[in-house]
Amino acid sequence: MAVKLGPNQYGKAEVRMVTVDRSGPVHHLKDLTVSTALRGDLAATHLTGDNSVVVATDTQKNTVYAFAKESPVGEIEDFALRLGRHFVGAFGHITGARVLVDEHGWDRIEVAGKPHDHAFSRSGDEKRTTAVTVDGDRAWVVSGLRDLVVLKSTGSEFHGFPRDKYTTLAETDDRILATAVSARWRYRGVEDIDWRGAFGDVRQTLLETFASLHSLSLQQTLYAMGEAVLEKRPEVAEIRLSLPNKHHFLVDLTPFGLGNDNEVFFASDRPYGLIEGSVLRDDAEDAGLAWHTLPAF
Ligand SMILES: O=c1[nH]c(=O)c2[nH]c(=O)[nH]c2[nH]1
Repeated sequence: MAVKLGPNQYGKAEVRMVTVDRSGPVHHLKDLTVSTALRGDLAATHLTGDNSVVVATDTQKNTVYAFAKESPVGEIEDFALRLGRHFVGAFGHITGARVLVDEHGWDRIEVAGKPHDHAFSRSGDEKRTTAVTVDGDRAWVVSGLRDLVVLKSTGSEFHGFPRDKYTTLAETDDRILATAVSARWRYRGVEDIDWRGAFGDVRQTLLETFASLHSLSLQQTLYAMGEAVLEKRPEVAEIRLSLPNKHHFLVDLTPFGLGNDNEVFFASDRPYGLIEGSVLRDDAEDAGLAWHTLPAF
């Protein structure tokens, strides 16, 4: 039987790290989950157990913590680029790195109407994300967000779909539309980008488009959200969206002699429709390794 080693990578997944900037009386938190994965000439360890070029995943984890102490973490994209370039630059057999960073938000607690210096409350489930791929001296940045939960209580229709003997769904010209937005967008280049500004603007554009578009399908909403981001931010080459359709079914109140004019719903958690798609520029340049080492969402 002839077999061979295929593509592989290895690293430390989900390093949890919280940093506190204590340079003044007002503290600043960063709460990150960092995953590193290295690629290169790693046949020996797989085939014979020779670990002479295996940068231990424990070392990778330690590097994450040490880098956070050695200079300020800053924007997650910059931190991930620093880590990825370090691993590729420092070890001859390591030719590529993928660094994923999720940032968990904290809000300052307000006390008597004033934001507290060092007490915080979790902002919710939403995460800001980045995925940096380094290959030799090239790098790609794909940033995004996950679990941005949104709902509109009208301004959404769904009808005109084919009917066969298995179709029971009623057509509707007024329904709740709700989803948990996961989005990743790929930047053209990695130099001189205002990561924070771009993130805030993309997020706001996604929200505004979801709210303003009168939706005939979640697919139409997905495309409009992606298109609006590309119109707004020239440094974004492509955006991929994953939108679970969080169904809200009208409860039948007729057994109780009651009508239901889109007021009482059953919020179903599964199964859910899952609408996914990419919106990209006609002239989007080669995406290189930007996407293919990434988990789907
Ligand atoms: O916006 C929607 N798109 C669909 O493809 C679909 N399918 C479905 O059952 N409901 C919906 N809603």
